[in-house]
Amino acid sequence: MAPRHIAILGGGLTGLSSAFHLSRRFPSSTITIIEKQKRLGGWAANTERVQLPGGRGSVIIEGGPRTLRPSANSVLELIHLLGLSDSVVTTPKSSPAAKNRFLHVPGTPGIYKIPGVSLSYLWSELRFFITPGVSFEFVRGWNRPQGVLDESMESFMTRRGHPVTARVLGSAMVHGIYAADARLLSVRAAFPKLWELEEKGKGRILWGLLTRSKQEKEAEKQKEEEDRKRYEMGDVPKLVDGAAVYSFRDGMGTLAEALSRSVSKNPNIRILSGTEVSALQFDDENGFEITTDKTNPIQPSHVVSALSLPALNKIIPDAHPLPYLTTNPSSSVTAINLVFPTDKIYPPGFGYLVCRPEDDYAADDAGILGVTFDSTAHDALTPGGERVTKVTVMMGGPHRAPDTSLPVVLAHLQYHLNRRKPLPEPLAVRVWQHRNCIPTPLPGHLERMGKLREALSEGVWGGRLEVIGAGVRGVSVGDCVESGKMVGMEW
Ligand SMILES: C=Cc1c2[nH]c(c1C)Cc1[nH]c(c(CCC(=O)O)c1C)Cc1[nH]c(c(C)c1CCC(=O)O)Cc1[nH]c(c(C)c1C=C)C2
Repeated sequence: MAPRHIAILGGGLTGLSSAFHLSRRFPSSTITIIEKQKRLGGWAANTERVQLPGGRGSVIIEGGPRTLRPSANSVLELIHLLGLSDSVVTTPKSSPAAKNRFLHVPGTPGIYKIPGVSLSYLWSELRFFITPGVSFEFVRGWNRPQGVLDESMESFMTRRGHPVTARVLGSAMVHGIYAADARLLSVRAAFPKLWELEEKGKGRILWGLLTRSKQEKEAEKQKEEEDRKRYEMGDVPKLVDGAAVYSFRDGMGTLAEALSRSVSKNPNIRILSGTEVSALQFDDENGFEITTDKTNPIQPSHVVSALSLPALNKIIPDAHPLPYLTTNPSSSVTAINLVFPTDKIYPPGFGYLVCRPEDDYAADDAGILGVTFDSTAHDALTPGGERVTKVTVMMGGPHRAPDTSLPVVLAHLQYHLNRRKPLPEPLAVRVWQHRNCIPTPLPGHLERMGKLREALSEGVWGGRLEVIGAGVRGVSVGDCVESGKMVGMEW
């Protein structure tokens, strides 16, 4: 039987995706979205058009996620169902924005191109950091200690390869995705393919990757094709064929805005934005009762929590605790968009990542984790045809007190980009503070989430509360949309 009334706690991308898909699956159910902020969409809606001085017109800037991966079927499905195909802009795999990724090693001026998966690393400027890792990975056999079910990314890369490769490459990769410390992040939760490849290659990841048999590749392809059948994607996959990543002409906010518009128009969905949940109670007689700061108590039959796990922990009753809601830390990121009145500030490429300093995040690198070269993929032209350059400086994460003052950030950019002359005065600066925006799954996360699921399916909760979102599964836009699609499958 369809649920009578579903309450969705949190109106970010995960909550919106849940409302969209649940309303399709249960067209007769009432759905209420409760969101603390006035605006829906969370940080996936952080796109802005900024006006440039001197009659130069305006450019789009992004404060949150900026690109999507073609492999995320759940997002392609939304693009199809929301009619967004015409706004899609792709970055081809062959373009510099996809191929050229750089690394800055604190203490050394400049940035170095990260070689692709080929022997080209042998003559790369980064070979001193990469070669030990690759060589040891090849010669070491099975060395996973017995009984180890998970470990940190740093420990995994050190065990398989070499500490220097782990510190330089592993830490940078983790900065670029989780804005976190690779010594804390669970390898199985964050990079499950690495863990699996080690098992397939009987110890050797690269061996496992290189020696995949024709049957294995064929089986993988078949599984992907089978999986695709779960999604209504129309011709959207063709649009993104051959793309490394894609976005929308008016930025990533397009997706969250279209989703908010769609759910707002649905007469069965009630949106309570600017409303904070203070308690989620449960008793056998009346079922759920949600207390908010603005409305009368709400009594849904089913609840989806798309809140962060610590936020959920604050509202559930002491009498019915749920395990592991406060185990994982999360990272805060400051994103600074800068628009410069000139081109050729950086080489063509995606941008660069900064690895962990040797002295453990104490180095005076201002707390920069990486910088994206936002104009590479799509030239930033003002309406007057003048070329401007957009960059985004990502700061914070394990750097506890990043120095976000403009002169300090510009001085560091100048050093990273190895420029003799200072950078020109930016035409526009926009600073976004994202507090606790990306959870860091600690080793053992998958087992703990299994136990949380068990607890939710038993006792008073009895499967009527589902907990989803970045704190439970993956942190990408695709993962958030997918978790909304899959919620309430047992209802
Ligand atoms: C705004 C800061 C964010 C940082 N990480 C994420 C955000 C939103 C989340 C994230 N970033 C990437 C992934 C991987 C999967 C994916 O959906 O692409 C996730 C979940 C990779 C990535 N990191 C950066 C970009 C532009 C991308 C997109 C994909 C690509 O082109 O490879 C840049 C970047 N993000 C962060 C930092 C510190 C950083 C540095 C350059 C933190």
